[in-house]
Amino acid sequence: MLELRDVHAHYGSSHILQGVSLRVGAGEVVALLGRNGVGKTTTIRAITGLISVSRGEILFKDTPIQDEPPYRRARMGMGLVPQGRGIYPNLSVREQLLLPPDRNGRWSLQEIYALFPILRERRRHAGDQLSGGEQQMLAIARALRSNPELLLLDEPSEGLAPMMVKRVGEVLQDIKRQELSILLVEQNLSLALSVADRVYIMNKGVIVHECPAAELAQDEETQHRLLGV
Ligand SMILES: Nc1ncnc2c1ncn2[C@@H]1O[C@H](COP(=O)(O)OP(=O)(O)OP(=O)(O)O)[C@@H](O)[C@H]1O
Repeated sequence: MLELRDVHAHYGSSHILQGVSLRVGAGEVVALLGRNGVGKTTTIRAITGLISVSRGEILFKDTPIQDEPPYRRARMGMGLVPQGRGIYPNLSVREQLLLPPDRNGRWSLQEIYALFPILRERRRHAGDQLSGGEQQMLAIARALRSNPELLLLDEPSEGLAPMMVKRVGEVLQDIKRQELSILLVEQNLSLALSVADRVYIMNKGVIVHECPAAELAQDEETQHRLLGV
């Protein structure tokens, strides 16, 4: 579904991604882990086209996309749940769910409300009237509305109370059952390990470790050395 081959990216003169290679298979859930500032968000930005790639290749469904603008990548079937959620404060929940272009209609409003009953209840509330957890549900629901084949999530648990982190985990499990491919950037290791099939760990702009999620769950030495857990 997605493959990065030796991807490099810069912010000005700072060489942030220094040769990232990773794969997400069809229907696979992959977590991208690593300490603060190692380049996880920059990797997501490179995949979605929000930062340009200075070297290397990004393939989406076997097509090189590194020169495509972000909107075209979205139309090809990439959905993004951005860090910080990106909720519009003044639009209602329903309005925000109607914004994305319909790609073949798999995730109708009815389907979305069935998966997120709280959004049906809150459908007339403005974005800034929602709790952090409700905003996160809306960010995930909005990304699903464009019927992505690959869903990219950048720290969906950030700033949420433990109850809501658990709920995000349940929602990701539900989405996983729909056979979507998912790339999940997460600081919360137990959330990541509860949904991911496979994990990559980044350090200083490169991937330094790759293994099945179940293996990392048992490997306290690697957790400590590369994630500081
Ligand atoms: N707009 C920017 N301009 C310059 N440097 C940036 C910019 N955004 C991020 N950086 C730097 O790039 C590096 C990687 O940042 P990135 O946000 O990708 O890390 P991260 O692994 O996602 O960490 P976090 O979880 O803290 O967001 C950091 O050193 C950061 O300071």
